[in-house]
Amino acid sequence: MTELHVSAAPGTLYIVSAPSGAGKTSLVKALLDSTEQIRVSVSHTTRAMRPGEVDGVNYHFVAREEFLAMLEQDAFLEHAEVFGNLYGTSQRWVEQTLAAGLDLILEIDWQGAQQVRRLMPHAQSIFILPPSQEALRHRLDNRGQDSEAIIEQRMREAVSEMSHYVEYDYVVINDQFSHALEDLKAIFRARQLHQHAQQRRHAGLLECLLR
Ligand SMILES: Nc1ncnc2c1ncn2[C@@H]1O[C@H](COP(=O)(O)OP(=O)(O)OP(=O)(O)O)[C@@H](O)[C@H]1O
Ligand SMILES: Nc1nc2c(ncn2[C@@H]2O[C@H](COP(=O)(O)O)[C@@H](O)[C@H]2O)c(=O)[nH]1
Repeated sequence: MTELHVSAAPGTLYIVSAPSGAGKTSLVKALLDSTEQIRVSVSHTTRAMRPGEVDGVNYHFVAREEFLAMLEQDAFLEHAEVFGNLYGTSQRWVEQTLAAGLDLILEIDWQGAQQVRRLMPHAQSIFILPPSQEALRHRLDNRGQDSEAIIEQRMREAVSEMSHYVEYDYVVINDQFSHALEDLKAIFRARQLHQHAQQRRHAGLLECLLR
């Protein structure tokens, strides 16, 4: 983080949720490739590592006992059990990143989103929907990283997860990837412009226009 421009104003916290397989990780990765000032939180999880995943990059993979010990120590800003596994966001990482003036994305489920909204009401939340349940199923199949039983479980829970989209500030439909990415970029850009305008107002930088 030290090599980056560090602003005096705290960064904005974004929550991105979606049913498993809708494409949130792919979209967030593409968004991060296009900017330097946004970070994504690396959650702790008790889920087994998928082929190709790297500890500390995709997740901090921990045993259930370790996760529960961290929970006991209030290490998590939010946590939830999803598909039988525990997931949590490091409170310290969130505080440090925002304090450094960087924007931060939490890729978390609706339960975690509800907890974060209660604690940080200014967080901006985005729900990503697939164009159809059939498309969602295809994406989970084509990703080729989960067993048939796990895919079935994720599809069974997709509808109830998607019903929470109404709780979010923005909804993006990920049909054409490039269009969904443009929508996502527009949300971040609009928020950055809003923040810049506020900072300039507070610093009195726009007053000269009124003279
Ligand atoms: N618009 C799209 N059209 C077709 N395939 C897509 C699209 N967006 C993403 N995919 C593909 O769908 C699969 C699932 O995407 P991804 O892993 O990003 O989903 P996710 O929402 O992060 O799922 P999870 O919560 O399980 O990690 C990947 O193989 C990805 O390449
Ligand atoms: N509440 C939280 N949910 C999280 C977190 N990290 C990931 N997730 C959500 O879990 C499911 C499954 O993810 P997968 O990588 O195992 O496919 C998905 O909805 C994620 O958004 C977290 O820290 N807290």
